Amino acid sequence: MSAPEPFGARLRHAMDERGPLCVGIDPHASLLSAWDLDDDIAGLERFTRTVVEALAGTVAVFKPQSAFFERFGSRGIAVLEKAVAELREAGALVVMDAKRGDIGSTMAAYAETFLHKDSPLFSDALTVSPYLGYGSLKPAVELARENGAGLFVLALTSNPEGAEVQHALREDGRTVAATVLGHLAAENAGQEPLGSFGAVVGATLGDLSSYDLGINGPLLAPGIGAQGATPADLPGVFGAAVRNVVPSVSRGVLRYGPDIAGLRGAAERFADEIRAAVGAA
Ligand SMILES: O=c1ccn([C@@H]2O[C@H](COP(=O)(O)O)[C@@H](O)[C@H]2O)c(=O)[nH]1
Repeated sequence: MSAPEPFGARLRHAMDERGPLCVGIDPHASLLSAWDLDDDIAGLERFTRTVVEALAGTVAVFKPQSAFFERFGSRGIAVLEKAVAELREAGALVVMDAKRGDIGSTMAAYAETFLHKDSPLFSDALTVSPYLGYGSLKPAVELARENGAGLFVLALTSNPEGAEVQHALREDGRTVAATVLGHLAAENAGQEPLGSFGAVVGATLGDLSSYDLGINGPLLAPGIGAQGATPADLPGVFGAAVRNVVPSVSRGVLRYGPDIAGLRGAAERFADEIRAAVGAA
């Protein structure tokens, strides 16, 4: 059997075809209410189905936020599984935002859940936390490679609280975040057209020129929309790495539902603004 096409190559192709926008699927209780839906499993199901119907055929990447599905227990997970399958069938890539991280032996089980092709929750990529030590992610790196999947490792998160950990200086004078980025650059060395091991780097962070974002892998950039960043900020934050950025918007798009045309219009506006900003960079 031939090896699956690596996530990085599939992502580059999807970005070329559909543009780099990632739409987050975050069924907040407040959004369910704004969509006139109950905060229950039927509301969750309807919300998710509407997003899939509106956007699965045109947006390159979706990032379901697992927490909003997990809070409904096994029935919420079933809604998530169905959405992942439908999004992938429609040709979109799915980055599961579950931010898993644990000691290696437990990390292996998380990896089996999201990165093994036979798992019902198999996703094209998974967000993971390196804060139990980058080496603890090894089982996920290995299983992702075997299954043509990828990882997005939390490096410089969009929230202001992240700095106390991520900007901390190690004994060698490097920051913790720079060390994470260095590990990712090593994973992606020599991979063409793009490595499969990306970093999460918030679009909210301003000038990051003191960091080497040239990891030859994708940079998932949350923070656009509700957290205050805009597509026009991207070149200033990411510099030369901007062409590898996957800008992610959740509430900034979702607040235009449940109207299908409203959701499509919002996604198109963000996609146009991103194209203008990145194309001009
Ligand atoms: O650094 C990070 C990492 C992940 N997130 C997640 O992205 C979305 C952001 O939602 P918005 O509605 O577009 O603000 C959410 O799922 C976060 O958990 C992040 O914001 N920052």
